Amino acid sequence: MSTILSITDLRKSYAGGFEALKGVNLEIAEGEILALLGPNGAGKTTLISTICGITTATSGSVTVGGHCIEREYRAARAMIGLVPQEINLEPFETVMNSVRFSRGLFGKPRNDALIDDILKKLSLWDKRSSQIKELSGGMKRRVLIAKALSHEPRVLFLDEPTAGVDVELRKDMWDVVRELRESGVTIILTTHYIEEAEAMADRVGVIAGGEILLVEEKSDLMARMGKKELQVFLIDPVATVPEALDQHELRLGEDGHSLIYTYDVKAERTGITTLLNDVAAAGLVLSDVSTRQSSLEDIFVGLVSGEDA
Ligand SMILES: Nc1ncnc2c1ncn2[C@@H]1O[C@H](COP(=O)(O)OP(=O)(O)OP(=O)(O)O)[C@@H](O)[C@H]1O
Repeated sequence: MSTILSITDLRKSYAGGFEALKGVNLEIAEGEILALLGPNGAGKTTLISTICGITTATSGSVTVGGHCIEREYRAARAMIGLVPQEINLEPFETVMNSVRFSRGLFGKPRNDALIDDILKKLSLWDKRSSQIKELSGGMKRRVLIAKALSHEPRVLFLDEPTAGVDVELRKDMWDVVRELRESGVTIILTTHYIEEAEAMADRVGVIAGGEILLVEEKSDLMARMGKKELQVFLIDPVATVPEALDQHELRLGEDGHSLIYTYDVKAERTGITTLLNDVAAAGLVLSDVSTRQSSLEDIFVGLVSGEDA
């Protein structure tokens, strides 16, 4: 797949010297959905604003479809649609006019068939003549997407598309985003919701303190998530893992009161039965057992706090 967005050593210092982006490098392939996860203040909005030309970079370069966002601003910007975090719609305008107007801002000729199509795709067709103020929050968010799509961008940025949206509407939004990708639009979304990244993204990027800490295929992350830990608590502590249990690759828990076994949930044989039999055969008496799944959340929290997941 070809690269549609290329970010090289992008830095942004705000007036006063605060460095919000500290040398971001990122390549985005045409047609993918990339979810950018990061805590508050990580630099997600700054990154999007810089790519979209709302904020100017201090240094570094960004190209969209091969167009430099500084030297070929118009061509680059025309390829981008931005769905902002905040709902900034004109309350007395109708849905249809609001979307048409957005297209006009990009100097594109009127195209009613295209606008009709966008409104239908976003389930706004029935509301096309309604004023914005008559819409629910979820519908307003869809109008923001319709506006962002009105000039036929190839790359769509969604800045926290489901912040404050209830679970059902969030799932509707996920469907909308997946359908947009089917239609060939590349999507970059920022989110605080890990399940949102799990549900939609092809790749997941983690940003914190103005730096990209990881960009990985979601399926690889899911494979990591597939790990589970079984902790076997012992009545009498042991100083080391008994030799008889060597084949199980166990770790010793705190104070020698437990043995920890990591296994792959998806594996046909987890090895738990043999392990427990061998533990008993080694003369160890159990007081309890517990299991714990490492999740994308663990990986995320570990990365952001600078520890291993
Ligand atoms: N105009 C500005 N002037 C000075 N500092 C700013 C400005 N805009 C953002 N910042 C700072 O830059 C950092 C990154 O902010 P940004 O809004 O990009 O984070 P974010 O990841 O989008 O956060 P959130 O998840 O809370 O939306 C923050 O520390 C913020 O205070």
